[in-house]
Amino acid sequence: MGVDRLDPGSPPWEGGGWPGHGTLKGMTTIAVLGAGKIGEALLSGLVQAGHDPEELLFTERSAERASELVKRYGVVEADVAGAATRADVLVVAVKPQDIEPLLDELAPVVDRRTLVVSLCAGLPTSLFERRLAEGTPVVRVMPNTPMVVGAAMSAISAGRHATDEHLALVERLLSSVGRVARVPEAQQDAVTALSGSGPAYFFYLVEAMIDAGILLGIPRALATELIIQSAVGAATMLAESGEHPVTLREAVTSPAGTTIMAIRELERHGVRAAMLAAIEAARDRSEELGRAHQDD
Ligand SMILES: NC(=O)C1=CN([C@@H]2O[C@H](COP(=O)(O)OP(=O)(O)OC[C@H]3O[C@@H](n4cnc5c(N)ncnc54)[C@H](O)[C@@H]3O)[C@@H](O)[C@H]2O)C=CC1
Ligand SMILES: O=C(O)[C@@H]1CCC=N1
Repeated sequence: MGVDRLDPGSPPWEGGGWPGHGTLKGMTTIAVLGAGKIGEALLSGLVQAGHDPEELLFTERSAERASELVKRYGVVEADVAGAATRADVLVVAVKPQDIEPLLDELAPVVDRRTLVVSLCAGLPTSLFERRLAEGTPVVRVMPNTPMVVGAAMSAISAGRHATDEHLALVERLLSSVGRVARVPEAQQDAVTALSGSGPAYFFYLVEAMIDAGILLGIPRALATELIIQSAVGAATMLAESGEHPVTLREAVTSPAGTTIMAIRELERHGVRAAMLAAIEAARDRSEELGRAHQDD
């Protein structure tokens, strides 16, 4: 099974690869297969990081969405065969439930010279290895949507045929749109529940806190400003102070003050237990999404 590349030269993980953060321009061609929310986040993050949009391909089932993306970022629409022919890296970004027809399309056109990167929750690298040409390198990634502002948290794991060079390439690519951690694939379902879904928990919390402002009679616009800036400030302190969250929370919590009254209510309503149960449920769902493709 072969793929005729337009440029049959060495793939970017051989002979030096990418020079690193912020210097992506012109280095390699990436194709995002399925340009929905996370696919767009990656494309837009890479464009903002300086990647040449003409070296960013995508496939998309919805024609309307495809023309929007071309207009917005100057990236290039392709079909699966065209993407596999031109790109060094194929990034799979369809819903796990939509993976089967895409694998059918990819199987005849992908070979071991193309690095396949899956962003799909739950799907193990073994699924891609089983369905694509023998020896195809696969890297599983769990990113998150703050990629659009260059603040993603991505966790990456190598499949059976992915080398350290493949991992390094993916790491450099994703470092241009946020932070990257290498994790054993066995931890990916838990990571998905923590940082993949994580931004949603913070948005949910912010939404609830704005509602509390409304309850207390604060106009919505002001409540929104107060809470978003508090979230940004707290996140910056967490990221920059090096302090444990408990220490930072204790510094806000005065004896017999206002904060401890709120904390007592959070404990009474089981918010910590709810968070543990919620993240466990997300982990279980990620495992379940993977199991659905175990025996095909
Ligand atoms: N949204 C998020 O925060 C995150 C999503 N993910 C993963 O990313 C993947 C995509 O998720 P979203 O972007 O949220 O979903 P989405 O539904 O927004 O995007 C998927 C896109 O793929 C397109 N599509 C489906 N089948 C296709 C095919 N065969 N060829 C071309 N295009 C096709 C759809 O039209 C859609 O635009 C999922 O596997 C999800 O688990 C991972 C981390 C975070
Ligand atoms: O909800 C989901 O399934 C995807 C995976 C991680 C974040 N969103």
